[in-house]
Amino acid sequence: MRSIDKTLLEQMHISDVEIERRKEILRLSDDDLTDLANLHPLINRHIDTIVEEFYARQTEIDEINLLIGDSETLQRLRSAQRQYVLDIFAGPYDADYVNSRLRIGLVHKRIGVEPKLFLAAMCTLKEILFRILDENLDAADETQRFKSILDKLLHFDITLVFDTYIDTLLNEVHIARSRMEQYARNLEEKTKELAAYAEKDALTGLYNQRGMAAALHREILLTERRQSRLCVIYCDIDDFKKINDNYGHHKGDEVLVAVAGLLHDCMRQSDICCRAGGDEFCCILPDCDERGARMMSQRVENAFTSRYPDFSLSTGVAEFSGQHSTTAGELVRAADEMMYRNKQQRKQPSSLDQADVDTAASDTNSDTSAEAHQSSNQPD
Ligand SMILES: Nc1nc2c(ncn2[C@@H]2O[C@H](COP(=O)(O)OP(=O)(O)OP(=O)(O)O)[C@@H](O)[C@H]2O)c(=O)[nH]1
Repeated sequence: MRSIDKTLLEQMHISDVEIERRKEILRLSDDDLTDLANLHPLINRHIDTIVEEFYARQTEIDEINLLIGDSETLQRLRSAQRQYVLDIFAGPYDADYVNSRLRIGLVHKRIGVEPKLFLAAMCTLKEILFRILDENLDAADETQRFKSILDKLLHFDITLVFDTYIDTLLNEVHIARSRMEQYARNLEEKTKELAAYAEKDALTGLYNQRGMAAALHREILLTERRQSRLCVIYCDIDDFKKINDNYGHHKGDEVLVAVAGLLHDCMRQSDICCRAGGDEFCCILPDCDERGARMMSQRVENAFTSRYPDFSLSTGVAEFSGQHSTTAGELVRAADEMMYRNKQQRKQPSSLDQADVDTAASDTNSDTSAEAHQSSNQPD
């Protein structure tokens, strides 16, 4: 059940037993309260004076004036106060009475009446009521007894008002804490998301160089520990620049995304596919030897050519046996160099037009060895 559907009494768990207990600890007996209710006609006769004097004194306080704000509110407050004073001398002092006192606490908290102002107001009211009793009751000891009962009842009311005050404050703290916890959870999720983004390539969704370096480092350590084998396949689309130049950058992007898809389709689920940069891709194959990796790389080359019959893709493989230590950079470099040699073979004159041969030749002359091929897309 939502708290909005409960009475204040229910929200505050104040039962009839609790009400009686509160009277008992204040030593407020049923007889006392019955006697107090007998003063109702007297108070009723003086109610206008009481309310008038009460607000005359209240409005001498700047903070109170600021809270009241305007004459209509003052009028409403006068009539509420009138009812309250009459209730004090009416009884029965039961659940309804308590619920009204709790509501007063809630309203005071809502409009921002500080406890010190509320207590001062109760003091003022008590002084006025005591004076009325002094002026209208004859026997001094009887007057004293009524004052004592009234004093206890006002304390009874004050504790109820403060209970709602405190409960409302606790609820506010609870809500603020829940919001803060939710905010912290969102922040944590966002941080995780950002960390994941930082390792992913935006175009293909594969690991980027940073993700690749971290993943490969992890796999190298695992391979050393298990004394197993690990392979890296390096892939580079042949003459990718021409795809961009001839068909547009958009087509180039489409091919890159397609390569990511077919790498994903060709590899095992445990293999890790990465975009090393530009048109270069790298797959990390845990628990795989060179023979297996060569088969996989052939499968990738075939899949690419059957998807794009006019284009080709070169691959190179490097194996780490787990016997001696290596680094992510060394392993990727070895696979890249192997890929480069394969690409050079593929680019033999028979498969290229003469203009390309000339370009390739001049490129090769200036940088003839496969070892000299240094990709900038490699982890250290
Ligand atoms: N469409 C597209 N092109 C890119 C992207 N990143 C890099 N490139 C282009 O990829 C091309 C790579 O060219 P090169 O490094 O000469 O490679 P290549 O043309 O494949 O030549 P070889 O590797 O020798 O076969 C360059 O033209 C880059 O501008 C990208 O995200 N999208």
